[in-house]
Amino acid sequence: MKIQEYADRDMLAIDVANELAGDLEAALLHHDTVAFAVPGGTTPGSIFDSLCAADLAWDRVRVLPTDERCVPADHERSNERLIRERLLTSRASIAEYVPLYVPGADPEAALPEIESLIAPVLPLAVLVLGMGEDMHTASLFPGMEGLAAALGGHAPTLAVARTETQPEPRITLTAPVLDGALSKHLIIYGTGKREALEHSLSLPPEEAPIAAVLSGITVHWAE
Ligand SMILES: O=C1O[C@H](COP(=O)(O)O)[C@@H](O)[C@H](O)[C@H]1O
Repeated sequence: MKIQEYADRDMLAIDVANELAGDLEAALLHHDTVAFAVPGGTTPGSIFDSLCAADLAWDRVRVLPTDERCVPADHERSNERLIRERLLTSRASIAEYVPLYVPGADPEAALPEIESLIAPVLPLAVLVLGMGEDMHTASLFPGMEGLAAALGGHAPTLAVARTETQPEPRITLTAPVLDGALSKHLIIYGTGKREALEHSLSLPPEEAPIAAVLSGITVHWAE
C-alpha cells in the first residue's frame, strides 16, 4: 500500500483523474475493452468531473459501480445516478455502463441476472474505491451477514449487503473481484478516514473489510 497526500481536495481530484486516465490508456493498449469500477457516495464526484473530459477511447471502456444501493436509477442515493451525471458525460458519455442493480426483483433473486451482465466485462482493469469511517468499502460492511463468504478467496462475483445502518439493501462486488484489479486506487478525505484506514491494518477483515483489498493499492488522501 502506498499513500499519496495532497494539499487539498481539488488538487487530489485533478491529479487522481490524470492518473486514472493514464491507467485506462495503458490498459486499452493491451485489451479491446477494459472494465473500470468506481465507487458512489460523496467522495468521487469531483474526480469524475475532471476524468470525464479525458481524451480516451471511452467507447472501449465498460464502467461499473463497485456497489449499488437497491433504489431506482434516478434516486438521489443511486450510485448509478451519480456515475451517469458526473462521469458518463463529456467525452466519457460514449462509455458503456454496466449496472449492479436491476429494478423489480428482490436483490437475491436478481443476482444471477446481474452476474450475467458483469461476468463478460471482468476482470477489472482499473478500480477506484471509497471507504467509510466504519471501514466498509464498496458495500462490504463490518458485521454484515455473509461478510466472511464475500471476503473469501472463493467468493462469488456478487453479494447482497443488508445492514441495520443502511436504509436499503445493496449489491456489491466481492473482495476477490475488487482485489484482483490490475490497478487499484482508494480515495479518502479527512482525518477520521485516515485514522480508520490505519486502524484497519491491525484488525481482521471481518471487522475492517477495507483491509481485504489493500494489497498493491494506492491511497490518495487529502484533509
Ligand atoms: O455507501 C457507500 O460508501 C462508500 C463510501 O462513501 P462516502 O460517501 O464516504 O465516500 C462508497 O465508496 C460506496 O461506493 C458507497 O456505496
